[in-house]
Amino acid sequence: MAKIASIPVIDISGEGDQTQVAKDLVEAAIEHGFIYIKNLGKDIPVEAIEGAFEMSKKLFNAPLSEKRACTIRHNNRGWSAMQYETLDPGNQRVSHPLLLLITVVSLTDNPQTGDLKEAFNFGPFINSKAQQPLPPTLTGEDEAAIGAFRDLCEKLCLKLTTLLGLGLEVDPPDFFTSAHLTSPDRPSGTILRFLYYPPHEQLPAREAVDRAADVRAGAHSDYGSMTLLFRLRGQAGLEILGRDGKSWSPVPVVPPGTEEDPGPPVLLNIGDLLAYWTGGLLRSTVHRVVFAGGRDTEPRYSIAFFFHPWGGAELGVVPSQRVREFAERGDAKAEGNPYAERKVLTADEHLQMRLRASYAQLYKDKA
Ligand SMILES: O=C(O)CCC(=O)C(=O)O
Ligand SMILES: [Fe+2]
Repeated sequence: MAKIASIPVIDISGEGDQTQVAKDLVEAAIEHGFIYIKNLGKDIPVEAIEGAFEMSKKLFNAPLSEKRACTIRHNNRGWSAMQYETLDPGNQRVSHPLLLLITVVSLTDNPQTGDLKEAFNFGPFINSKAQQPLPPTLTGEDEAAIGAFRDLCEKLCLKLTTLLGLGLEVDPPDFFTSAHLTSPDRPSGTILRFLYYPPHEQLPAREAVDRAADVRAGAHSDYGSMTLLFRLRGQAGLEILGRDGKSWSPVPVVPPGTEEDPGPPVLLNIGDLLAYWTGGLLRSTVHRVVFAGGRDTEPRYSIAFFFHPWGGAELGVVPSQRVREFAERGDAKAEGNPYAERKVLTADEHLQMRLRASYAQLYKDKA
């Protein structure tokens, strides 16, 4: 059996001087790229998380026609149907020989098995109103609750960017935080995403699953600065790739020492943009969601909050002694760390590049 991931648990709920917490957070971000944020209900009340999961179940249970009317667009908002997204296009197998044949003949479909999941992406809300179509099954009250949850996630991420800036001694220390402040003329790619992974038995025959070969979400790193991930007790499946680039380790929902907490810790992971900003010092760790065993007979729900800076933010290396020393040692370049050497992109350019790679159908007309 694979060894479970040894990811540190960090409590950010304390008052007063946060210097030590900030340093611990940075060390964890360097070493693992994944960190459990002990959730004592202070930054995000446990009821708000439970409420968000209720909204998610309601949304995915809505009639197909309602979800279809909200199909994801180039603005990355809306509903992504089963297999519409393929997070690891280079490796996800062709699902069925017949499908391959049809694909080759028609030359239109995406030949890979897409992720065996549905997703719904929420962009910004203005005065508790989503700026995108939502399934009518969701009431105005539901909509406001989702918007409020998104705000809580954003606030927690701003706190985390501030701690990372402090821990890395970036000059000025609020560099990351300021890059994430948005306004109507400084929009960002930030997305709140509900995810639904149907149980094995409910997959349509065409998507007949080979549990050993197919994944619920393909191997990927996240596109933004950082991601918050909310999961439900008993719903395993997330795995992270080790530094060897080969071994996968499961990431428990409830790590040792948090069993008695009011809710599971919030899982934080570093995304591509913080890796670029630090020349690969902070780790944007590859992860995936697999069929984990006996429990796959139940649906799995998770909620991700992908935090992005405003679109024009440049991803050049930040002024920080720690980052400079890391770059001068040259280890990252020597190891082929993809974040250590590249031309400077903006956050928007990077996002567009990643979306094109994951949504073959959506972008096929715009190749
Ligand atoms: O559902 C999960 O546990 C992880 C999802 C994920 O990695 C993603 O959507 O980027
Ligand atoms: Fe992810």
